[in-house]
Amino acid sequence: MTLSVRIRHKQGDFLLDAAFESSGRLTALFGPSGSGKTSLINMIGGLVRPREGRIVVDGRVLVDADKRVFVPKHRRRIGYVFQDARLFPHMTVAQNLGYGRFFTPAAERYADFSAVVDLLGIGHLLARRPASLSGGEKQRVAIGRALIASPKLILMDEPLASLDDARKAEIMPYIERLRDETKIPIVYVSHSVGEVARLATGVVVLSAGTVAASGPAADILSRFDLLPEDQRGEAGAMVDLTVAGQEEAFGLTVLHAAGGEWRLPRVDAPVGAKIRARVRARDVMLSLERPQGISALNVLAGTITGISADGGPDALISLDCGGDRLAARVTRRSVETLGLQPGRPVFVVVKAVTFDRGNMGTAG
Ligand SMILES: Nc1ncnc2c1ncn2[C@@H]1O[C@H](COP(=O)(O)OP(=O)(O)OP(=O)(O)O)[C@@H](O)[C@H]1O
Repeated sequence: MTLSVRIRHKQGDFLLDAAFESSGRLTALFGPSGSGKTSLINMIGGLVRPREGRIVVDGRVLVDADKRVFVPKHRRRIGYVFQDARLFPHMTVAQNLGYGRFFTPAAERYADFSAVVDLLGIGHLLARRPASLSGGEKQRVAIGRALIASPKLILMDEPLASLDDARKAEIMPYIERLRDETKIPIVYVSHSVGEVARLATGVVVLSAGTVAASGPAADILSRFDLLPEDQRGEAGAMVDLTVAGQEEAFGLTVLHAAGGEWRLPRVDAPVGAKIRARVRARDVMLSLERPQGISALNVLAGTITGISADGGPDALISLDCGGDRLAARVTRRSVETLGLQPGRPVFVVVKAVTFDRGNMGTAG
């Protein structure tokens, strides 16, 4: 999918002046409150008509203000999922799902009801009404309703924001399946680094109505300067790993990555499965020599590719470990005493126990 957006639109005192291209399967619009994420998604969805600009999805022009093109929202074939599920309370889950299909012309319906129900694991809920569903179940039904309408694009506006961590963890695998198993591109609004790291293939960072950066998720999330101050502890990298085997006796899984072998808390996946693990920079240590007699299970040889600091006591060290990009957060004092600098070979140490389920997903 290619999504191309160029918008200039004033609403009140706020100017949205944003341009980006994305070819990822799940593009995250990421930024602090008030940066313009919802405004942008509403323009892609056709809820707001931008004064100037152009929006093109897979070669299909949805908006071209110069040429006075503005495809009305019901013709865009876009599925919406909001923070609150917005299900119809008087309808059963099956009826809510069926409603999604109602507005799609018969010839354009490609979504198969039972395939969608299976994908989201909601078969046992079909006869229930929304009031009896948990927040996580409601959101899965809302995603199903959007999907059954056979959309060409799905817009998700903070779909997990109203759920607690346990419910978020329950839904994320379904969003991953949506991303990996259907061919429908997704634009996903979030201000959570954890969510974006787990789900996004591409990220557009919005700041006060403009695009501060856009690119592959791995590039964006390893940059300190792009993350909000209260989430800098979440800065890190994503490593693509392949399951190589289980160490049953220790509850560990052995995985292969470009830069070497990893051992992580048990991942329930067969040999050969692709896993994307988020490695937070604060969980990574550096050593000039290969550490001996150390409890951490993951030690990789790498080279420093960059160092950035934001004036605080820490520095963020970018690393290349045989093709895997990682990041380590260390004190500026350590940078000085160890003589860390770009080009310097180091050993990169990651404790297995710093990984939890929320940090591991399927490779996007
Ligand atoms: N109809 C409107 N008229 C005037 N100002 C508006 C209108 N809609 C949005 N705004 C302003 O535009 C700015 C961006 O709002 P928007 O909802 O797009 O941000 P956001 O990044 O989605 O924020 P949040 O994460 O809090 O939802 C805000 O300052 C908001 O007050």
